[in-house]
Amino acid sequence: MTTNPTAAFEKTPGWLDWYAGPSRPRFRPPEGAVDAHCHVFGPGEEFPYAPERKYTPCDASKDQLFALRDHLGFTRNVVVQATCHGADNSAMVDALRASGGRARGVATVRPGVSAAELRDLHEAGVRGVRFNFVKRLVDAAPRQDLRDVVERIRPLGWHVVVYFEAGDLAELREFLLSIPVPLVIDHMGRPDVGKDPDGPEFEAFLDFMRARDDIWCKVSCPERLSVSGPAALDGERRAYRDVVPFARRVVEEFPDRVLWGTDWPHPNLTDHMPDDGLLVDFVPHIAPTPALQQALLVDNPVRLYWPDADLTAPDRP
Ligand SMILES: O=C(O)c1cc(C(=O)O)oc(=O)c1
Repeated sequence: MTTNPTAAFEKTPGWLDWYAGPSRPRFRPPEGAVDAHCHVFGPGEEFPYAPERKYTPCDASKDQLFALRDHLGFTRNVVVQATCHGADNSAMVDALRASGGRARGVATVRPGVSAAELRDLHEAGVRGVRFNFVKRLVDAAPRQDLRDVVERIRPLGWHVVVYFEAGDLAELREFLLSIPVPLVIDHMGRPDVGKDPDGPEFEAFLDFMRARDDIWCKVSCPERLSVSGPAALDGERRAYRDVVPFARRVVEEFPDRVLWGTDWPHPNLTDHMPDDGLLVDFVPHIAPTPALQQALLVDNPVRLYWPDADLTAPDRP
């Protein structure tokens, strides 16, 4: 019997494909800008999705990611391992290796990962691991397993990217603060933007950020967080207004610890799929001055992901 590998991966019902033909942003990112949160999916035929995955995406290849990077006026990417690939980092690593030094990565690894495996990942451009606490995406990992991973990555100078929802912060806070390497929080810790940006829930998040000076925050994913929109579609250049006060609070209080990314190809959106060009036009609303934009899009991600690179040399990307 012959098998058709493409048919083996049928998208999760309701899954929206990434937006084809995005507009060109009106906001021009500063020279050397980094899209610090994006993914590659497969292609499934070449890089099969993990058996333990909670969703099956559409394919989104490295070449399509690099084309988007160029179209949006960005220079570099940080490719974050998506849960649909489990701890098989090959699609992400393949993207890093093909990027000519213009992409760094964040991996998912299992406890017991060997020093040799970690060295290979480092050599490919990986600089962190991701711990995911979002229950719809992964089964919970024992804390001891996560501590084991931290001890193994620590000598490499890596950080831990964490994805959790606002309601889980109180329970996670102590554990996260005990992790002895820098932390990077995905998507602002997923605040409920129907609540007050000056209210106790978001204050608890800001207070968590204040607890250490090596906790970073991605002010990303307004399309996921927004309740009232309007969506980044149909030329809307003032999209997701309800998310703006939350992101601005973070950018203004922690200007040297914030990162921004498209989150392309936007896993698990079922409501609408944003036009990535219009999503870039969200940036000046949350980082209104050129100095804040330079920090958010260039200086901060370069400090975290390319700390030793001489990015001014003409032969370097
Ligand atoms: O909210 C999500 O569904 C989501 C999923 C993933 C992933 O599956 O890795 O990554 C993200 O950054 C966001």
